[in-house]
Amino acid sequence: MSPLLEIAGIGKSFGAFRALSDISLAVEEGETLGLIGPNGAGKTTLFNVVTGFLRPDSGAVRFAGAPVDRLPPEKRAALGLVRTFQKAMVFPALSLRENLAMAARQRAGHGLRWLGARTCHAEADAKVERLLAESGLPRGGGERMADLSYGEQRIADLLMALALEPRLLLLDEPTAGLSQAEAERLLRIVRRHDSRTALVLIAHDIDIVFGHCDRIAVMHLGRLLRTGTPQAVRADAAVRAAYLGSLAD
Ligand SMILES: Nc1ncnc2c1ncn2[C@@H]1O[C@H](COP(=O)(O)OP(=O)(O)OP(=O)(O)O)[C@@H](O)[C@H]1O
Repeated sequence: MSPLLEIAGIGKSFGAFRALSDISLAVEEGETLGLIGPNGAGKTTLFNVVTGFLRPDSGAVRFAGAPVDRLPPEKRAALGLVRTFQKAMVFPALSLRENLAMAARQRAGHGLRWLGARTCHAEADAKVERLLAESGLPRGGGERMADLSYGEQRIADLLMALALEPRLLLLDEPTAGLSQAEAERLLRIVRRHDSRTALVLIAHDIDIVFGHCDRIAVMHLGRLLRTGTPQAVRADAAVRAAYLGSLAD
């Protein structure tokens, strides 16, 4: 069976600056892949290419066995290729529950239109209840988005993305600014929600990445330096020189 996501030979320049060079990478259903590397290595740029926010100069992206290069971000999201929900689509004055309901109904509209609006809404609302229960957030999602604490806000971002039923979820530093316990709780929510969802995680927190990822891809200066198991990557001399250094000890 082909991988869920296949990235082949991606290149991207900004003017004379080469941000991505010949990146090829595959992600399997259900796996958690960590994407690490120094600041400016090209991690977010790669996310932008995969999700359709940036057009690459070369290379191709396939998702679930089909090319997605010509699809805009919203069409890729409708297929299940989802990144952390865009802030612009969140309504701060509404509650988390209301925001989630809108995202879930939008998703149900894509997938279940033939069932009619009432059935779509009932399914979407049931999904919201399940997400809120899994999140363990206090006050049941009734609080305004704008009033959530920083840690709750990060969980809310994640729930908004999960409401879109991703087959592959791309998370760009979802644990930044969280304590170790909060970060682990956040990752557990994804796995509890659906163990088949593939996850690509950009994080600078080495403990989180090495503790939770099945494989790790290391980027450096716009190139993919290594991809392998946490043990193999940790032991790799080139990775240690470029990024990990004494952090990995
Ligand atoms: N729109 C853009 N125009 C010009 N240069 C850009 C643009 N987007 C990114 N870059 C440059 O491309 C390089 C890679 O940036 P990117 O944000 O992908 O790195 P990163 O690995 O995600 O870094 P960080 O860990 O700091 O988030 C950086 O040098 C950045 O300044």
